[in-house]
Amino acid sequence: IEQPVVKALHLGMFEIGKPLGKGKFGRVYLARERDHGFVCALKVLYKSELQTARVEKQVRREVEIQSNLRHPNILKLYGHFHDSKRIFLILEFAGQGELYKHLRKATRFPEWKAAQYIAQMASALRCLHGKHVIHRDIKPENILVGIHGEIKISDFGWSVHAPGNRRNTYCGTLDYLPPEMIVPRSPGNSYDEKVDLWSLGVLTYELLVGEAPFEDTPVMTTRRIARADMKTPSFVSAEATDLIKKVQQHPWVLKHCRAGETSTDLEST
Ligand SMILES: COc1ccc(C(=O)Nc2ccccc2)cc1NC(=O)CCSCc1cnc2[nH]ccc2c1
Repeated sequence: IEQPVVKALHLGMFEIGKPLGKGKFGRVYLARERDHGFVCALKVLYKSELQTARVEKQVRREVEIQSNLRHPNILKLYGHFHDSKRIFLILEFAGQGELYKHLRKATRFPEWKAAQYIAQMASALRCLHGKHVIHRDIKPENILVGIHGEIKISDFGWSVHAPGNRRNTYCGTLDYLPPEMIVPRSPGNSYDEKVDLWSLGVLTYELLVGEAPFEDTPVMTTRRIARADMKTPSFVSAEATDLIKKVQQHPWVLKHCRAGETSTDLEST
C-alpha cells in the first residue's frame, strides 16, 4: 500500500486528544482508537531526530523487547507504525499520570504506600530481569500510575539486554546511578541487572524521604554514591533503612559475598 494510504489507514484509526507530554525524542498524545473506543497514548517520534541521535536501532530493539513483555506494572507497548517521516508508538495510557507529580504533591509517601509501590517495582523488575532486560533508568520520572493506583515502569529509552556495556554516555540525573556506572571497577565496565536493584534502593529512599539519598552537587553526588554514604532521617523506620541498605548492596560486594556471610561482615571489611 502507498505510504500516504498507510498513514491515513493507521492515523485515521485514532482520534488524537490532548498532549500528554514531551519526551526526549517525541511528543505524546492521548488517543482513542475509532472502532472500539480504545484509549491509549500515541508517541510520535521523528525519524530525522532519531537518525541524528543514532537511536533508530534502539527504538527497533525496544519495540522487539517490549512486544513480548506482559506485566501489570510495566507500561505496555501495544504496537507501532510509521510513515515516511515519523514512527508512532501505540502505548498504554496510565490514567493517574506521573509518579513524581504525586510524590512532589505529597512530599513523601507513608511507608505502607511506598511499600506497595516498591513491591510492584520488584515484581516488574523480576519480569524484566527474567528476560535479561536491564532498565537502567529507574527513577520517579519514568514511573507512571495506572487508573487503579498501580505503578507502571516506562520509558525504556535506556534499556539494554544484559550484560550491558556502558556505551552511550548517560545524560540524566546522577542520583540514580549505581557506583559501577560511575566508578569503573569491574573489568570492561560491564554491569548487570543489579544496576536496577541499586536504583530501586534509591527510589525506595526517595519515596520515603522526598529527595534522593545522594542529592548534592554533581561532584559530591558522585563521591557519595561511590562511598554509599547515605543518611536516613529519623522518621524512616529501622526496617525501611535496613531494606534500602540490603537492596543497595554494592554489586562488587555481592560478588565477594560468600555463602552464609551476612552483609554486615562485608560492611566491616
Ligand atoms: C513502554 O513505554 C515506552 C516505550 C518506549 C519509549 C520510547 O520513547 N523509546 C525510545 C524513543 C526514542 C529512542 C529510543 C527509545 C517510551 C515509552 N514510554 C514513555 O515514553 C512514557 C510516557 S508516554 C505514555 C504515557 C502514558 N500514560 C500517561 N499518563 C500521563 C502521561 C502519560 C504518558
